Amino acid sequence: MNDAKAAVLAHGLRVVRGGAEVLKGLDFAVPRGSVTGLLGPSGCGKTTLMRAIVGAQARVTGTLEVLGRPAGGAELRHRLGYLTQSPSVYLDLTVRQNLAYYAAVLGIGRADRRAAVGAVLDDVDLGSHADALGGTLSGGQRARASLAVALLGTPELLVLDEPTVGLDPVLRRSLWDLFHRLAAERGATLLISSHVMDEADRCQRLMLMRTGRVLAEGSPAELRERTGTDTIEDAFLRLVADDQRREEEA
Ligand SMILES: Nc1ncnc2c1ncn2[C@@H]1O[C@H](COP(=O)(O)OP(=O)(O)OP(=O)(O)O)[C@@H](O)[C@H]1O
Repeated sequence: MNDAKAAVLAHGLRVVRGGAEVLKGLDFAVPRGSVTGLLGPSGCGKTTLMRAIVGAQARVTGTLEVLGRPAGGAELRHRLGYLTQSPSVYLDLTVRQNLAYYAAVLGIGRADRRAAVGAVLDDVDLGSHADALGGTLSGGQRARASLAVALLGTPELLVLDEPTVGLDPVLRRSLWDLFHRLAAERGATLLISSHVMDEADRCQRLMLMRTGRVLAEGSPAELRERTGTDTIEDAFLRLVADDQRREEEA
């Protein structure tokens, strides 16, 4: 894939945290306009990789390009949306006030702010709770309010760290529908982490990680075919077993 087609491009990407190398020389590309899933067990480095992509991670070496620019550049701030694992809403402000605050931080002009806030409230279907205080929201509502913050300013790249964790199946389905609409209708690129393998089939592409490395990349169908398995969970287990065998032989 050439650079223009990749929303994220990494060569030899390494990150050291707490004295240990937690990303160990990653090479990968995330195609523009795709819904790409980042899957792997707890502690394999998904959050660290996402933090590196949005420019929030120290001690990153190697090449990491985001939307054709070096990761972390100030000019990327308005082109990225990042949802962290912990909800980012202020509990003593209403949902609408939270969004208006973040819209102001993003530099969305006063005249456009109301429309921008209304649009993301619609996206996450939270209009009915727009005037509720953050502290009175349910866990799922708070997660959607955080997602609405990440959607402000119609970012070209959305980096979403476990956006559906703890949500009921109906809500999960509607968020996955939203993610696909954002890619199909707005051309956005979505990189979405999960350790729930049953969400893998909702992605157009997958990156499977293990212990700071990318084990495999491809569509769910390609990965099942490559490993001769019927499910992504089995494909992942096969890839892990092959990887362990290679480690033992080395
Ligand atoms: N602040 C930190 N200081 C030192 N090491 C850290 C820090 N945060 C994470 N790590 C280590 O970096 C490695 C990767 O962690 P990371 O949070 O990126 O994994 P993850 O795949 O996102 O896990 P999870 O699915 O549980 O969120 C882990 O071994 C973890 O212990």
